[in-house]
Amino acid sequence: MRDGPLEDQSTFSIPKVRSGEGAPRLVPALTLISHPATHRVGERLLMEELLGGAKVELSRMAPEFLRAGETQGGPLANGCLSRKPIVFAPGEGGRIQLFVEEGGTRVVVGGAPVVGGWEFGREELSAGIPLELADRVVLLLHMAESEANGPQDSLGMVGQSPGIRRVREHIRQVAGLQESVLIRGETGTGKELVAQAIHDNSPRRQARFVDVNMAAIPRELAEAELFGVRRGAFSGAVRERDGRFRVAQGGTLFLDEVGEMPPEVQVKLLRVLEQKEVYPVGSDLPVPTDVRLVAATDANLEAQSREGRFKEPLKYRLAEYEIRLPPLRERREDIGLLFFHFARQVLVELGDDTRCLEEPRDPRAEPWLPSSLAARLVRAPWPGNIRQLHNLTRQLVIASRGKPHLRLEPTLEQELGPPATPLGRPLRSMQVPDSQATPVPGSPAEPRAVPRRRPADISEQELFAALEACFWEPRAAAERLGIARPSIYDQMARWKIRTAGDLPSQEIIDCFHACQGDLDAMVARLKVSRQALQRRVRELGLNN
Ligand SMILES: Nc1ncnc2c1ncn2[C@@H]1O[C@H](COP(=O)(O)OP(=O)(O)OP(=O)(O)O)[C@@H](O)[C@H]1O
Repeated sequence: MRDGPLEDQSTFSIPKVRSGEGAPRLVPALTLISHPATHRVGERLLMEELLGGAKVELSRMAPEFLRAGETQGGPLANGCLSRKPIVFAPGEGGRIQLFVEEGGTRVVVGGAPVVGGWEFGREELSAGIPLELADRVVLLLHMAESEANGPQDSLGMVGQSPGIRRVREHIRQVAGLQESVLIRGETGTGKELVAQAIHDNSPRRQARFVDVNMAAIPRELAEAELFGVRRGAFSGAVRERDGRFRVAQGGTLFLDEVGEMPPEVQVKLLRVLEQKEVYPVGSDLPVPTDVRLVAATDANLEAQSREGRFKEPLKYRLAEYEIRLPPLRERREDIGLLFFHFARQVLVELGDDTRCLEEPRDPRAEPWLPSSLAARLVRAPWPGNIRQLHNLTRQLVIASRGKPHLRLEPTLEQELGPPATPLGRPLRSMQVPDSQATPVPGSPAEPRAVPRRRPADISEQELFAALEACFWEPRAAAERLGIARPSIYDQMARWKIRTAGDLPSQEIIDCFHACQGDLDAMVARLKVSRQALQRRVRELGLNN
C-alpha cells in the first residue's frame, strides 16, 4: 500500500531561482563529471562574469576549477584540449551561448558536435547540459549556488551539490539534540544513510542504532516487533521477547517506511512517544524507554492523513525536525562523484586493478569511462535515484572486467534513456559578441533577439523585475529589456531605483557589519549590482 510517485515531496527544500533576502544566488557553472584524472571530478568553475554581461573563455590552460568551498584548484590541463578557448557568453533572457572555433577543442553536445555559435535555454540549464570536450573531459553546464561555506565533513555521504550540502547542515544542527527526525525523499535517495549519520553524530553514538523496516514486517507482528511480548501473550508467544524499543534503549530507533505502519500500531506508538514507556504485548506493566526516534518515508503522509490512513498527531510527533532529500535528477552535478565512488568500491571489492581511475600516462589514451557514456549517465532519468546509479555502476564495472574501457551492454541501455537527445540550438551568428563593448545602436552586424524598445515605455514594475532577474546588474537588465545601456541608468533614476553609487556610506557600513562582510548577503539586502557594491566596499576600506 504505497502511494504513487510523490507530489514532489522531496524537492521543495531545494532552492529555485529566488530573490530577496537570504535567497541563494544562482550562477552559471561548469562542474567536472568526468576527467582522465578522476580525482578532479566534482571540481567546478563558477561563471559569475556571465551575469555581469561579460564572456568566459575556457581552454586547457585556464581558468581554474575548484571544489565547492575550497580555494585551491587548477585548469582542465588535459593534453587533448586546445589552448584555443571555447567561449561562453550571456544570451538574452538568461540563455547561455557557446562559441566553438574550428580547429579548437572538439565539443559534443546532445550527441552532435558543435561548430560555431550555439545557445541553451533556461530550462535546459536548470536540468543541466553535459558538454563532451575532446572525448576526454565531460562538464555539466548548469546553475549552481555561489555560496558554499568551506569544505564539509562528508558524514558518509558523497556529493557537493547545494542539496546534499544542505542535508549535511541539517544533520549537524539536529544530531546533538533529542528531537525526533522525519527524513523524507524518494526511494534510494539515501534516507537510511542520513539516519545513520544522525546517530553517529549524536551523544547516543555509543549505544545501538536499530533499524526496523515497517514494510517488511507482517501487519499482525508489527506491535510485538516494536514493543516486545510477554510469555503467553498469544498462542505462539512461548518466550518473552524484547521489542526493538528495548533493544535500542539509550540509542536510536530508525523506523524506515513509517507510512506502512498499521493504524493500531500508530496509536500505540503515539502513546509511547508521549509517555516515554512501552507496554509489551500481553503486559499491563509499562517499561520506561529512552530512545531517540528517527523515521523515514517516501510516502505522502499528508495525503495518507487526509484519507485516514496515517494519524496526523503521530506525524507531528515523528517530525519534530524534518529533513528532505533531493532526488538525483535535481543534483546531477553529483553524478560523476557518485559514479567514481561506487566504481572504486566495486573494483576494490573484486580485487581488480584501480589504475583505470588514475590519469593514463599517454594523454591520447581513451578514458576508462568513455565521454559519451558519462554524458548519458548525467542525463539519465534515475527514478531509483542513488540506489539505481549504484546498481548500474556495479553492473557496468563487472560486465567490463578485463576490458580497457567501460562498455554499455544492451541490457543496460534502457535504464539510461535515449542515447542522445538534441540540446540547444545553433545561433545565426558565429561571432562571439563583444559583450564588454557598448553596442552600436541599430548596427546591422549585431542580431538582436529582443526588439529595441523606447525606454519611456518601460514601467516601474518591468524595470524592477528585469533588474531582479539580472541580479541587479544594470547592463544585463538593459539587454533583457532591449534598451541601450546608458538608458537604463536614466530609467533607474526616473523610478528612484538606487545604484550602489547612490547608497550613503553609513548604510553600506551598517549592512557590511550586519552581513558579517558577506557580499552576496549584502547584495540581497541592498538590491544593487554586486560588482559596483564591491567597489564601494573596497573604497570604504571595509575589506581590511
Ligand atoms: N550521498 C551518498 N553517497 C554515497 N552513497 C549513497 C549516498 N546516498 C545513498 N547512497 C547509497 O545508495 C543506496 C540507497 O541509499 P539508502 O538505502 O540510504 O536510500 P533510502 O532513501 O533509504 O531508500 P529506500 O527509500 O528505498 O529505503 C545505498 O547503497 C546507499 O549507501
